[in-house]
Amino acid sequence: MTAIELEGLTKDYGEVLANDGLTFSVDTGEVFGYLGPNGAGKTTTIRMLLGFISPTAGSGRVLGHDIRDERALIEAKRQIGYLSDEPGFDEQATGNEILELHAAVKGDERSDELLKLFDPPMDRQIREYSRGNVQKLGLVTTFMHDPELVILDEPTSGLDPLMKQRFAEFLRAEKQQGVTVFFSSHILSEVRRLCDRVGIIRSGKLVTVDPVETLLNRSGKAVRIQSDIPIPTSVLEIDGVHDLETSAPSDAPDIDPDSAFTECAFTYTGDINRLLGTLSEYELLDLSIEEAPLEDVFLRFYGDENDV
Ligand SMILES: Nc1ncnc2c1ncn2[C@@H]1O[C@H](COP(=O)(O)OP(=O)(O)OP(=O)(O)O)[C@@H](O)[C@H]1O
Repeated sequence: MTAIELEGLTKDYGEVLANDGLTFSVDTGEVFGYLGPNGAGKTTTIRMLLGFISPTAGSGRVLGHDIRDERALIEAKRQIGYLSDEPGFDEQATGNEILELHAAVKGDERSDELLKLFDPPMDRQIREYSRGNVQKLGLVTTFMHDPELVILDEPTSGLDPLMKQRFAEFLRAEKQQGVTVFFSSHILSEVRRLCDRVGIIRSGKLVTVDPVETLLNRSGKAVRIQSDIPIPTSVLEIDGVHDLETSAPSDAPDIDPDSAFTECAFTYTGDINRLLGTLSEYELLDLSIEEAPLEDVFLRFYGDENDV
C-alpha cells in the first residue's frame, strides 16, 4: 500500500517556485529520506502534505486522503505524527502542560516510554528550554499517540550526538513495528543510516528517487592520505579515484607532486577494500575516509544547479 502519493505537486510563491511538479510515492512501512540543501523546498512539500498550505497545482494523498480535502485530512491526522522544523510550543507553558494538551487533542498511548527515552525537562517552561530540549519534547509529542505515519522535518536538528544515536535506534525499532517514516534532512550521513529510499530535491525540482545503496554507491568517499616517504602517484591510477590533488613537502623541491606525493586528497567511488589493499604496501602517517559532502554529491552526479 502507498502511504504518501504526490502527483505533479507544485507550490508557486510568486517570487519562488518552491515545489515544481513533484511526483513520487512512499510505501507503507518504508523509511523515506527527503534530502536537499537549505531552501530546496522540503518544508514546503511537508506543509502541503499536512494541509497547512494549499498547492498551486497538482495533487497528493496521505494515507489515502486527498490533501486538499480538509475534513479528510483531519481524519488522517489521527494516524499521523508530525514534527515541525521549528516546533512552536507556547513559551509560557511547561513541558507537562504541553504534553497534557497534546494528549487531550490526539490521545496518549506511550508518553511514559518516550519521556524515559528522550527526557526533556517537563517541569520547566518552554522559554527556558534549549533548542535540543524543544526537539526532544517535539519527538515525544510526535510519537505519543502511536501514529502509523510520521512526517519529520529535520528531526535531529539541535540534538547532541548521543541523542541523535538514540533517535536513530528508536526510528529503526519503529520501522520494525511497521511505522512509515518520511523525514527531511540536508545531512547525507543521517539519511544513509536510517532510510530505505531517498528522494533528492533541489531548487524545487525532484532530482532523483533512489534506494539508499544506489545513492551511497554514487556519492563516494572523501579520502586523505599523508605519508613521510613519497608514494608514486601512479598507485592511485585505479577505478573510482576522482579529483585527485597531490602535494609534496615544500622542503623537497626535487619531488614532482605529479609523480609522487606525501599528501593527497581525492573522492573515491570504487571498492574500499581494493583501495586499502593498494595502500597497505606503504607506510602511512595518516589516512581519513569520510562521507563526501552533500554538495559534492550533487555536483558530481546531478550536475550544476543551472542544469536542473
Ligand atoms: N511563505 C513563503 N513565501 C515566499 N517564499 C517562501 C515561503 N516559504 C518558503 N519560501 C521559499 O521557498 C523556497 C523553499 O523553502 P523551504 O522552506 O521549503 O526549503 P527547505 O528545503 O525546507 O529549506 P531548509 O532546509 O532551509 O529548511 C525557499 O526559496 C524559500 O525562501
